[in-house]
Amino acid sequence: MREYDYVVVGAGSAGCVLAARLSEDPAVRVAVVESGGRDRRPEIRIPAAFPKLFKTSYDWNFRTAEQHGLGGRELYWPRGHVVGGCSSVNAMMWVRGHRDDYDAWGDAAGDAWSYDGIEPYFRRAERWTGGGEGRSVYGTRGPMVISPPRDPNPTTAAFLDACRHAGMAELAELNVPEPDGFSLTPVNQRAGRRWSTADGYLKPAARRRNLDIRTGARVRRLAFEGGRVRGVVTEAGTVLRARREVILSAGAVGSPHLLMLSGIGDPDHLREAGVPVRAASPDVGRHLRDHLSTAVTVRCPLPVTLTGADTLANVARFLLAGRGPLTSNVGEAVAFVRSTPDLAAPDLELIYAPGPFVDHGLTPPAEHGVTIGVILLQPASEGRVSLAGDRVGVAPRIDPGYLTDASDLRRLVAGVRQAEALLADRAFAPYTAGPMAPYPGVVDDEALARAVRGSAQTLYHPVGTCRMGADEGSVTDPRLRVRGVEGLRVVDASVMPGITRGHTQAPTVAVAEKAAELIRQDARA
Ligand SMILES: Cc1cc2nc3c(=O)[nH]c(=O)nc-3n(C[C@H](O)[C@H](O)[C@H](O)COP(=O)(O)OP(=O)(O)OC[C@H]3O[C@@H](n4cnc5c(N)ncnc54)[C@H](O)[C@@H]3O)c2cc1C
Repeated sequence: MREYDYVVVGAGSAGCVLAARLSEDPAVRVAVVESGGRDRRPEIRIPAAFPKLFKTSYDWNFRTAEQHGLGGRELYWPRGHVVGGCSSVNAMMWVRGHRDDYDAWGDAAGDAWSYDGIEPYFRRAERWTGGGEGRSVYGTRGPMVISPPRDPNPTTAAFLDACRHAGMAELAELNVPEPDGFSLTPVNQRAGRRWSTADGYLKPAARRRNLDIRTGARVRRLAFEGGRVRGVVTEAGTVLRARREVILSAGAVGSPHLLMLSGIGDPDHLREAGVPVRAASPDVGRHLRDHLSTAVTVRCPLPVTLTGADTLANVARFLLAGRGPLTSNVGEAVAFVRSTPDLAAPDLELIYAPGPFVDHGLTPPAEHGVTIGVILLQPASEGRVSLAGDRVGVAPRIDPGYLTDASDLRRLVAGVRQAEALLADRAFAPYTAGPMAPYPGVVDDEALARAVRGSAQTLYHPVGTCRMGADEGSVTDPRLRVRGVEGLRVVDASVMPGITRGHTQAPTVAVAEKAAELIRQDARA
């Protein structure tokens, strides 16, 4: 048995932050336990190569339950299974979201989680390397290097021009408090290479003698003494004891899974799955929200897109200078728009990809093409993560409930119309030809709705399954302590009480920065 002050489960986006911040105090012993291995593969560093990590040992390779709103399809759901977690496999878009998202968190969990409460933690995490308005928006001395894209594709300028012609506001900086308009995407990259939370936080801390980084170790369950969590047990049977706390940072799937396997969840559901109940917390696994995305993809008659960009010359350019198309994170520019003009804030995002991004990029495209992904930022539909067995080796049932609320499909269709209008703009004239499957081209609303149901995919942003709140029904309290037991917190994307109008990596890092401070305060009290 090994003994620490804190045991952090999962070295993902949040876990790397916590391991590094908590071990800053040399008097505190910290272990971080990660099921995946080290982040060695070169595709992790090469931004445009991230889809090559899908369905490898670096991916949990989940599938959803049949989605009735999507014609009964089961969706592929990648999650990072490696040091850095999803931050080692994601698309590197650093997009904080909108003030209203965090003010809603403030309503759920107290003012400290409102926009003004959390904004300093973004800055603490960030090291902006660009110029311009970014200097006033971002932090400049944090661990997470954030940059403008190095070498945007020529067709990306056409997207920006088309947005301009449509009368959208041009944002000098995307991460202003109320983003409403279009911009290039800020990315977590350093000199053109991915910069994960493992790079920014964990590796600089790895030499500390009070930090134990254990990879290839999957946690099976929590260990208890009475009502207090005392540690974790790995699949190999190793017990890691925590004198102060265990912190679950296993992500929006892994954290509720481990809570339920340890007897914390909906009592009826736990009994059905054969797990003895320790603490009744019916919301564990519930309120799952994700961003659903539908792709509007058209052929490009000019050979200028990312198709076939992995030539030897481009690999050399990337390796020698950190330049060229392989530095592309694929989602090079975005526009925040509204499905109906009366809305107070944008509810849709249009992501521009200078390539045919179809089927998660798993099959390399044979032709040149460009994509506008239409993302539903504020889904009304919600779903659930639940047990499919009583062992950690059995993946949980993931049912995101996509498009179970009719308003969601209507709004996605409205977004596709806006994407079609942009692609029809004169700026795109040299770069666009006919539609590429599964996008059917301009068809009536009914046929378009069918196409969306038949092809929409996750944008990989699940949250909410261990939601924090001031109400007794929430899974964690506003200090992220799990209700019903002692000595346990959850700190990752699962605690978000609502999904952001942005992407989920930056908010997860900010949550973890804030949590590290809460944990230190509580240790002193
Ligand atoms: C393909 C993809 C693209 C994305 N693109 C973007 C993007 O461009 N911008 C953006 O903002 N967000 C993006 N996201 C989402 C974003 O990366 C995640 O929201 C964020 O990283 C979640 O952080 P987390 O700490 O909650 O979980 P994770 O980063 O998933 O970390 C959880 C960690 O826990 C480990 N773990 C799980 N269970 C166990 C266990 N039982 N024992 C031990 N370890 C365990 C996992 O292996 C993992 O390392 C993307 C995600 C994916 C998958």
